[in-house]
Amino acid sequence: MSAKPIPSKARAVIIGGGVSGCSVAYHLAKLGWTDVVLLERKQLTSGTTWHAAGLIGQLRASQNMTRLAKYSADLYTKLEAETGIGTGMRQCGSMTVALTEERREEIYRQASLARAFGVDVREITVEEVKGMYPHLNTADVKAAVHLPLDGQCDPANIAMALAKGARQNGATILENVKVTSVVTRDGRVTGVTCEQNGETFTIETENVVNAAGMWGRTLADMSGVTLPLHACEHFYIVTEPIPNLQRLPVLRVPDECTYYKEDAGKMLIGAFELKAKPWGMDGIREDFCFDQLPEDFDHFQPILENAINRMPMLETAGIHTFFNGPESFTPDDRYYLGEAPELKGYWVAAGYNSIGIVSSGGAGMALAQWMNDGEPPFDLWEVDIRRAQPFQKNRAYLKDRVSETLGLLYADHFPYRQMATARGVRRSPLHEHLKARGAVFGEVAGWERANWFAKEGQEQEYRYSWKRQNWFENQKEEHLAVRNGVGLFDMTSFGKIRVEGRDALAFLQRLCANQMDVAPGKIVYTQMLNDRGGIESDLTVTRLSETAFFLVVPGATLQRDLAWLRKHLADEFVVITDVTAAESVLCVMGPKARDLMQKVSPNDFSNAHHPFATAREIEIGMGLARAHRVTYVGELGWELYVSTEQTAHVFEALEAAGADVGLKLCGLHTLDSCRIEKAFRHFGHDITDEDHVLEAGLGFAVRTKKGEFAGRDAVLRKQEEGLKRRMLQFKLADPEPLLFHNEALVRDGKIVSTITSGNYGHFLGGAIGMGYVPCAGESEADVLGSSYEIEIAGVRVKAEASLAPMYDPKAERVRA
Ligand SMILES: NCCCC(=O)O
Repeated sequence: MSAKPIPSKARAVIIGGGVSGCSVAYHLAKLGWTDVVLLERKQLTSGTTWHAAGLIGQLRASQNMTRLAKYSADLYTKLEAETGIGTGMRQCGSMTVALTEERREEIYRQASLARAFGVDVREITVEEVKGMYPHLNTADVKAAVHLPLDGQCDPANIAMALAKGARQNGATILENVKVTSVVTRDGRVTGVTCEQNGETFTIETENVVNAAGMWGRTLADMSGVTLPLHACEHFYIVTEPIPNLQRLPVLRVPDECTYYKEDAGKMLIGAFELKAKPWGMDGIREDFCFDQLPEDFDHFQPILENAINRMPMLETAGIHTFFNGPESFTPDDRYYLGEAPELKGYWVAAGYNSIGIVSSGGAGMALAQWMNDGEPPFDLWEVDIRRAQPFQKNRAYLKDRVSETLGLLYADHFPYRQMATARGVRRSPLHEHLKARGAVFGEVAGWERANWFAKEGQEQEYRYSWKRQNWFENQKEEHLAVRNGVGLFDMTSFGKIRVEGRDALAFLQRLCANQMDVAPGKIVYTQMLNDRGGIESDLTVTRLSETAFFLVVPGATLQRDLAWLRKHLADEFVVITDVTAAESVLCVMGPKARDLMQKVSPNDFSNAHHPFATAREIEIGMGLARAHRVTYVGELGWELYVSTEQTAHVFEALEAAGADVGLKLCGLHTLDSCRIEKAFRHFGHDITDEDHVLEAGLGFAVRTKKGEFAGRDAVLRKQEEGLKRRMLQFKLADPEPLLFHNEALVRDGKIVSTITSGNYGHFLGGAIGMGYVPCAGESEADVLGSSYEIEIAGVRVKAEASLAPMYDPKAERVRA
């Protein structure tokens, strides 16, 4: 293959010949991109793919990740017939056992989720476990689930079959060709330079795909692209053949960090230990090819001891292979897909966190469609490269973080679980103030944010559980303070963007669905839509002057929102600036917010002088702020935008004055519970690029009469066709169970979807959530006339449903 000439031009150049690159090549070729070139520095599969375990577990954390995994399983089943290469694909099923009560809750919740996603699953008894896995010590097994359609495969052959399928459809696959640079001009990819046998070549192309696995970060860095991933050592052993070993399903014992795979009469036992060993900090050897890393028996021994206890026959089985090989891990344990925000035409498919085989089939399909159509085939935000923060490519950060993320694959996935490593990189100027007042922090996009406040004498840390956690009562007090008095939130992590210039208004009118031509000082809640009417961004826009607008977006979506704005900038006089670091945000929320503001400021906060949805510059303490009268908790309140150097002063002024009105410091958990009571949507949970703005119930923020804007046609079409699904708010009848999100939503006895957001409504008195209900051709009365239940860990709980917010449906409190 390597003797083939290197083409001078291609529609896409894929860098990396592992299963990821081969899958992208296969799917692009299938879409008719016949002049695709894949370049592999050594031999196909020689990085990570060749030593992957090849487990095909179809249930993933979300509907669309499951959709991609199911696609992979289907594809791998068919590949052999298409290409003649045996893929070793075997539908042996899989079983997960729980050794603790917490894990039982987790796997039963997962089983409910699997049912909602259409994955075949069954909770099985310990006797059934024993029946399927006679060698297993089940003495301490508390519960188990079985997924009969899961499987296993031969990873290297899957990659080879994909490569052959790609070639059959016109792609060129070249080995022993090393990419030396990606050529760019005016912010877009124009080519690739590479070396073969000491000679340099250039391939002209407008699309590059970084599928370089553990080389991906360094390769991306060469082009100024952020791709935060790092290799870790992954260990497994393979036994000698075990006489009379029957065919077995894949087994996962997450409480012992292990998986078991039977293959050709031997057992493979792999580990996702809690503290992993990052590898390759100083780069990867130039001649690395099918390399293994040195054994570390001391590291693996505790795993092996547990495995022998779990499966006593291993004691005498004899170890044939002690394997250690590098795999790529990312800071949040999710892979990367999509176009890098820094460079047009630079695509990525990398960072698979040890689930590369099951993911790559679907991910390759999704990326190929994304490249072909200019938009993803469905919501892929959780793996979108635009979620990566520029600082995350820092190697010290990555090294610390990936030592944790490897183990997270099998760790307890408790709700609200926070990362324990690599913390504190982005902090509000109030961080130490809040910490001293009991704040317990969580992390989003690198930002430390106060999630809840411990009381004097209470431990200032999380105790995780599937039931009420140790902060439940703290949240209740904060929540009720916001409803009945006044609370203060530090929301400095908001992303802040200035859009300025002669054409700023026209630009935003074109991108936003609401009316942007408002008087200076007005604040508008709006969405940016794609051509399908799906929500690309959810934001508020404040008009600061004739030519300057101030956009506020969630901290987690800032890079995505900046990328969306920049991508749609035509030949216009507009400057887009990320000003997140310039201002802190203090939110004063609750019926007594006006009393508090009046104590710290001489300005007039009455409705007449400062009505809802307006911004005013105010004096506060001895400083200045811009007070935005908006709310994400459904109360009277102001978001105070304060320059960073005055933040501590303003906080101290508010705190001192707040003593008289019972001001309470509140955390993000309370922000969330209050906003769900008010049925305010959250991007990434309730609204995504796949959710039509009208079906999401946000038609009130769309102005079709203002003229053309992105997504307008899709809105008009939907108005004519009618809604196919609607977002409803739910409250459990029983005040005891909890909702987090992803619970199965049951309508008239049938699972129809999942809960998109959940929390506890401390004012309403029960767990609350939101979710979409299919409703094509139905009236509101039909939708509300149904009976609803929510399935939590296999148990169905009655739920009240509402189209209007259950809390303050007429928004009287907001405008009080
Ligand atoms: N590479 C191992 C995959 C582990 C799992 O699917 O559970």
